[in-house]
Amino acid sequence: MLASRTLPFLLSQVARRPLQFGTLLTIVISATCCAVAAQYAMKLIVDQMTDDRRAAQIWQFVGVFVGLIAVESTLWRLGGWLGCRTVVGVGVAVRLDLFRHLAGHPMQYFANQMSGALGSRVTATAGAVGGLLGSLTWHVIPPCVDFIGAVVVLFSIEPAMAYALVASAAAVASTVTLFGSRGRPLHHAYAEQSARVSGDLVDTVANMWAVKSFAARDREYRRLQQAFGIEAAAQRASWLHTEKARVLHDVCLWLMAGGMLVWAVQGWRNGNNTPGDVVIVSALTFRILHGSRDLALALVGVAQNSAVIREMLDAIGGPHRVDDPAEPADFVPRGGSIRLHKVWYGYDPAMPVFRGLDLHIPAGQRVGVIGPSGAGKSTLLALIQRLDDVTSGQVWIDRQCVKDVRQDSLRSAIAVVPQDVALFHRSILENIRYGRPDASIDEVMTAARDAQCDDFIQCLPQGYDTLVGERGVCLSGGQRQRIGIARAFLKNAPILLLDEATSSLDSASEREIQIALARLMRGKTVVAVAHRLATVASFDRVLVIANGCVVEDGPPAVLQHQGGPYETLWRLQVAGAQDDGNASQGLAT
Ligand SMILES: Nc1ncnc2c1ncn2[C@@H]1O[C@H](COP(=O)(O)OP(=O)(O)OP(=O)(O)O)[C@@H](O)[C@H]1O
Repeated sequence: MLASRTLPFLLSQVARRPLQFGTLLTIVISATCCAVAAQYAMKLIVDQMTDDRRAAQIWQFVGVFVGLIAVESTLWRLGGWLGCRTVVGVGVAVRLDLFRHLAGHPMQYFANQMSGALGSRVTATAGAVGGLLGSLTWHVIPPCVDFIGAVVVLFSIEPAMAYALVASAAAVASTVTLFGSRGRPLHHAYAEQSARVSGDLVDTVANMWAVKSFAARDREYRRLQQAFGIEAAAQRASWLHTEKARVLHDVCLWLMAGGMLVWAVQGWRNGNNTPGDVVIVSALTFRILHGSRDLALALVGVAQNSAVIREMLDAIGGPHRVDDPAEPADFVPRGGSIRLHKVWYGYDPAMPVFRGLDLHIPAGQRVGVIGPSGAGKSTLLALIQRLDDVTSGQVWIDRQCVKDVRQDSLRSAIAVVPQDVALFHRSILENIRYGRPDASIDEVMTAARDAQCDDFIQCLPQGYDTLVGERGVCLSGGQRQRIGIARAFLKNAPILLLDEATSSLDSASEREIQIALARLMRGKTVVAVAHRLATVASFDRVLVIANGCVVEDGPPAVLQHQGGPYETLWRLQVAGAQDDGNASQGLAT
C-alpha cells in the first residue's frame, strides 16, 4: 500500500534501506565534524604562532589539521559513492512501487486520466525523491551539523556568543521558514501545471493523425503555446518566491556574521579572546553563512520536490477501488459458469448502465450479447473480469464471488479479444506470447496459424521478430485483431469473452476466422458482443440488452420469430445485406 502523504512516503523508502541510509548519515555527520575540528585545529595553530612559549608544539597541530582534512575528503568521497548507489536504488524502487500501485487502479481510472501524464508523473516523482534525498544528505544535514559544531566551539570560547548564535539562527530560520511556507501553494501549482502540460503534449503527439487530417497543426501549436505560457507563469511565480526567500536569508546572515566578528574582535581588544578565537569565530560564522545559503537553496528544492511528490500522491496514490480481499483465495476454474445477481452499476452512479441485471450463463454455453450502442455490452464483459466493482448486487464465476478471489487468478481463467486489441511496441512474437508467457515458439506459431495471422506475419520483414509500433500502429486493424485472437488461442482459458472480435476483418477473413473461433470456442463458456447478428446466429443463446437490463433472451432461431428487438434487428440486417448485394451487382455491371 502506498503512503498517502509525502513524509510517510519518503520514510517508507528510507526504512527499506536502513543500513545504507544509516551508514550514509554517519559518514556525512563524521565528515562535517572533521571540517569543524579542522577549523579548531587552525585556531590552535594561530594561537601557537602568536605565543612564543608554545611555538614548539605547532607541528603537532599542523599534523592534526592536515590529517583532519585528509579524513574529511576521504569520508566525502565514500559518502558520494554510497549516496550514488543508495539514491539510484531508491529511484528504481520508487518507479516500481508507483507502477505496482498504478496498475492496481480499475480501468475507469485510466479512462479518466491521460496516460502520458501518468507515465511522466512516475518518472518525475523518482527524480523528485532522488533530488530530495540528495538535498537532505548533502545540503541540509551538513549545515545543521556545522551549526551544532559552531555552537559547541563558541561555547568553549565565550558562552554568551554561543547563546547569541543560537538565538539569531532561530530568528533567521523561523523568518525564512515562515516566508518559505507561503510559497508552498505556488510550488504545488507549478507541479500540477507541469504534469498537466506534459500529459497534454503526449496526448497531442499520440493523436498526430487527427491533428494532421483536421489541418490543426497551427491550432494545436497555439493551444500548446497558451498552455506552456500558463505553466511558465506558474514556474516564474514559484522561482521568484524562492529568490525573495534567498535575499531575506542573505541579509539576515550578513548581519549575524558581521555582528559575531565585531564581537570577537572587541573581545580580543579587551584581552578576553586570543587571535585564534577571532580566527575560529570568523571561520565558523562564514562557514555557517555559506552552509545556510546551501541550506536555504536546498530547502527550496526540498519544497519544490515535495510538491511534485504530493501532486503525484494526489493523482496516483489514492486507495485502490478494486482490491483483493485481505486473504484472497485463488480462483478455481470449474467449467466457466457465470451469474450476475441484481447488478446495479454505473460509471457515474447517477447514471446507471445496469439496473438490477440478472443473468445466468451455464458452463460451456455460447452466448451472444447484442443491443444498441451504449447499452452496456462492453461494460458487462468488464464486470465479468472484475475490471470494476458493481455498485450493488453480485457477480459469481464458477460459484465463486469475484470479490473473494485474487483478481489475477480470476483473469487467468478468462481470455478476452477486445474490439481494439492493445499491442505493445514489442515484437509480434512477444505480443502473441503475452497470452501465455511460458509458451514455446512452436505453440506461438500454432496459435498464429489458428488465428489466420501466420501468413501475413511471414511476409513482414523480420517475421515474428517484427516490432509492431506503439499500440500496434504498424499493423492494420484486422491484423491487430488476428493477433488478439492468436493470444486467446494461446491462453486457452475456460471462459472466452469476445467484444466485436472480428469487426475489423473483411468478409472473407471473417469467414475463415469464424471457423477458427468455432474451434477455439469448443468446450468453453463464450460471451460474445456482436453487432452483426450473423456472428452469433449459431450460438446457443442471444441476450438483448437495453435500458440497463436483459430485454430478450433465448436461442437465436427462436428470437428470430418472436417479434421483439432481435427480430427487428435481424430484418434490418437482412434487408441491408440485400441492398449491399444489389449495390455490388450494380457496381459489377
Ligand atoms: N470509462 C467510462 N467512463 C464513463 N462512462 C463510460 C465509460 N465507459 C463507458 N461509459 C458509458 O457507459 C455506457 C455503456 O458503455 P459500453 O461501452 O458498455 O456500451 P456498449 O453497449 O458496449 O456500446 P458500443 O456498442 O457502442 O460499443 C455508455 O453510455 C458509455 O458512455
